[in-house]
Amino acid sequence: MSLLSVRNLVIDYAKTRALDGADLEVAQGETVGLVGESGSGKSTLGSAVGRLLSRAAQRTDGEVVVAGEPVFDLPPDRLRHLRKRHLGFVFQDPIASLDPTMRVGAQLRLVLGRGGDVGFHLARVRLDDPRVTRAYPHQLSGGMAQRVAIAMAMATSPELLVADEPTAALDSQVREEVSNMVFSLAADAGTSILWLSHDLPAVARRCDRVAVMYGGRVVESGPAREVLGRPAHPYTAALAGASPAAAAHGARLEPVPGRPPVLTGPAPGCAFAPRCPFAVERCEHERPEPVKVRDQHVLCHRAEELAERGVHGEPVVHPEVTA
Ligand SMILES: Nc1ncnc2c1ncn2[C@@H]1O[C@H](COP(=O)(O)OP(=O)(O)OP(=O)(O)O)[C@@H](O)[C@H]1O
Ligand code: NI
Repeated sequence: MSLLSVRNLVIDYAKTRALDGADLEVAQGETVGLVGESGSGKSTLGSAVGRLLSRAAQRTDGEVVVAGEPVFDLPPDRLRHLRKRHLGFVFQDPIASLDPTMRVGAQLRLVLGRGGDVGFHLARVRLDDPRVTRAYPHQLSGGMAQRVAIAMAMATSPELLVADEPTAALDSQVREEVSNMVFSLAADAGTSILWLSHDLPAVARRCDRVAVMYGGRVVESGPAREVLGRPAHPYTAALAGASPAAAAHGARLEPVPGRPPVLTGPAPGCAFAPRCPFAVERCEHERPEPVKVRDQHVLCHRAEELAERGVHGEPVVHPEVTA
């Protein structure tokens, strides 16, 4: 059974439809990268896991189940318990996620309870200087503040950590260090990770699986290396082609032409159709249902056909032929 199950989730912010029937599964102990262009719905999906959406958001349809609990139908005490014991969150801006009026040590103590060892948890994120314990959040660098936020999120060894671009605001050297820290703490605790990111090469390197979002839906998911190395959805192919790592390996740097949609209601067909080089008439007015291509789940009417000839149009060489 999945630790996290998101099924046909539809979230509206007044007139904007942020999620348009998103499906996502995260298994126990698994690390899943959630990628997609800005506005594709990553943060909305990540926040929905803990029902941490802004007040403007409304769940129009679908459900989120964490460890068997239907998140949107829980009474307040059960929801609090779920957030406190089973879930951890880290966000892009660590200073904003900490309480500006409380010293770091006091905040961590609040999470840990009476018996908790503040020093131990700070040492785990390599903040062993006692001055850090006494500091207020604004006295810390961005990297240090993010490590405090990580220590707090991981202090209860949650089953699932949702990380919404926690390294995006840090400089590149600190970024690597902080990412390493999150993945190794989670591996030690058996914590699953849902890692929201724009950084495809980093996701390919670190995550077991990847889910690609477009227009408020997960349009492709599966083993990270396979999805990004041999995409089955034309959007994934375009995105992977546009990533610098692909360029470094000799592929053409191909940004996706056109703009992503801003939906105001259900997309009548495939939201990617207007930008898709493979779109046929059906794609405009019929919503794609998930199909399985190899180990990948794909929302594309032509996925099976394209799998035969390759999304880029070149013939696919079958492994048994090359072996
Ligand atoms: N609080 C809000 N009020 C109104 N609209 C919102 C709100 N939050 C998000 N949206 C809209 O919902 C859609 C999905 O946004 P979301 O932040 O989930 O995307 P994202 O993939 O996380 O983007 P980014 O990569 O820029 O963080 C966008 O059209 C966005 O403008
Ligand atoms: Ni976001």
